[in-house]
Amino acid sequence: MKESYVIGIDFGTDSVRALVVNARTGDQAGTAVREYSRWKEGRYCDAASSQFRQHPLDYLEGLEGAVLEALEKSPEGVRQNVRGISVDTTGSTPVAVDRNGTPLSLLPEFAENPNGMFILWKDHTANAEAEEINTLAHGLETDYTKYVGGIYSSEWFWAKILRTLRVDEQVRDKAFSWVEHCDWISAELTGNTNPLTLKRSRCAAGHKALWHSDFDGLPPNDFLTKLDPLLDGLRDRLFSKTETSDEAMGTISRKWAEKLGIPGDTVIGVGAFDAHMGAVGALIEPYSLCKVIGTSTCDMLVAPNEEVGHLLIKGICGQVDGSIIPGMLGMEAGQSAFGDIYAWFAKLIIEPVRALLGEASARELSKNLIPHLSEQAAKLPVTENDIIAIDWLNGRRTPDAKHTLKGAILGLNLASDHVRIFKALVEATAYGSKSIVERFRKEGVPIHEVIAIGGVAKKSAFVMQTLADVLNMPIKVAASEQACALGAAMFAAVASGIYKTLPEAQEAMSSGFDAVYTPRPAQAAVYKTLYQKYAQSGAFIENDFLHKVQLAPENTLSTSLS
Ligand SMILES: Nc1ncnc2c1ncn2[C@@H]1O[C@H](COP(=O)(O)OP(=O)(O)O)[C@@H](O)[C@H]1O
Ligand SMILES: O=C(CO)[C@@H](O)[C@@H](O)COP(=O)(O)O
Repeated sequence: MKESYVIGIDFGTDSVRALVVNARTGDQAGTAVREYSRWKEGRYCDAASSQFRQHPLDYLEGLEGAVLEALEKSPEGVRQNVRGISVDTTGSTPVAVDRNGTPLSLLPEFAENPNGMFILWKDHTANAEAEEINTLAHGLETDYTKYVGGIYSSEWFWAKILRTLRVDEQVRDKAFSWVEHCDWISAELTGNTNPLTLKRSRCAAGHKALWHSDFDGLPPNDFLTKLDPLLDGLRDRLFSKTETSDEAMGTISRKWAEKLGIPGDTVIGVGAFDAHMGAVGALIEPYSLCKVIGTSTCDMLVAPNEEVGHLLIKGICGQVDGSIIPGMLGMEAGQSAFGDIYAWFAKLIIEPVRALLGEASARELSKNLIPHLSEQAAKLPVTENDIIAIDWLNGRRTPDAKHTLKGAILGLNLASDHVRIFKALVEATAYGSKSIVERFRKEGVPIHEVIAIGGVAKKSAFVMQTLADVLNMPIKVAASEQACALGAAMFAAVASGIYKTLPEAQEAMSSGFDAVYTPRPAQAAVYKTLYQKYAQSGAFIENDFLHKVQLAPENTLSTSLS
């Protein structure tokens, strides 16, 4: 029997991965990764002002390179039998496009303009605009933020659009519409990028653009113009319908079929975000929390609409019908920094070495540093007087998004060495995860088990054991190194008609789990107390330190804490 193949393409923050999979068995035929070259050089970004932009050419070159290499590595006969491709990307990562759906930075006059590029999920330049959206929405009879946890974030669609239209007149004049990365890449592969007719992802629209069937789509023009007259009329140039990712976006264009050397009838699926497709690749089930643990975390949950659809879950990143598994309510939460906090601490140690001992020593150190710190930290006892750290080094995504918050390390003395501080930072990331679990439970959504995917889940037994102890729940780690791309491949198999439903594709193509971390009762008991200290310290940082101390004029300091 002739085998059929599908390709899952996962656009992460730093690189794009392509995975060619046998649709019957789920076996990997070939895989390849391409980094984004302009992004790697730090172009169009300014960390100090939280500006993170990506050039569409990074995506197009990465897509072509990764898919061609993955196909080259696949056995003979695979290329001719590719039936479907689906794509996942980061988000909200929108771009301003012209009437043809061309990102402005692909036009010569905008080629070097960061405002005509994709505004990456972690770009926080629109904090003020997010605040304005919240203030307006909360004062209205219909609160348009009610399905996204009640708080709109600067990481999302409308805040980014508003900010860009305000600061860049040239982009304002030329931008006909706006498109999410996952929609644009999928549309580009079909050759129809017309912003008025390309299919839009339910996942992206529901979690980040305030789309909901109760609102008849996006928030009304009246709301948008109240926010800023600059938004007047844009709703009509966006979309009112959305599609789940088991649907087809279209058929591959001749240009891309020839470029990639695959059949001209290859079906392109509707795209979605990386974490959502990753959860599918990791076999998410109702009430299992799937944590995608890497630079940041995305925490995904599904449940039957009839059981939780009536709830409005406060402080999360949205509840959207069909955003993960079609027909179920998909819920998203997350932490704005997780592995990034370990990377930050490692950098503190490595940079002076680079300056004093040179590049070679720094490189050697950076290869071994996090594993070394983890090995040493694992030997330390867990006690009730341990250092407490707060994980908001990149602000807080969930519960209750607030990207202006800062991290902290509390309770240092002269014995607080690098290993103890590293342990406290790992514990802080685990406490941040626990606060998400607690929020879901408090809002009436039970969590029965935890599934982990992503770089940290695969690389660090120390982090995963700490997380299991802090959550006091077992954690299963998915076997696939590329759960997001595998999830995309599963969607491609359904969109192209190989399977009728997503669960059928999941059953056939899953690669299962390869590790389970079980909580250790003694450590879990101490972490219960330490978590209370984390919660109290967090409240102090948020309410007292940041508002009354850091932002207070010097002469009011003595009275402001009273
Ligand atoms: N041995 C390790 N233990 C814990 N964290 C690690 C280790 N090695 C790398 N990391 C962290 O993993 C993160 C990257 O995760 P990964 O999933 O590969 O990337 P991304 O989130 O960009 O998809 C970095 O923030 C890094 O600090
Ligand atoms: O926020 C989302 C999805 O909603 C992610 O795309 C974003 O966290 C990107 O994470 P990674 O870089 O893939 O770890």
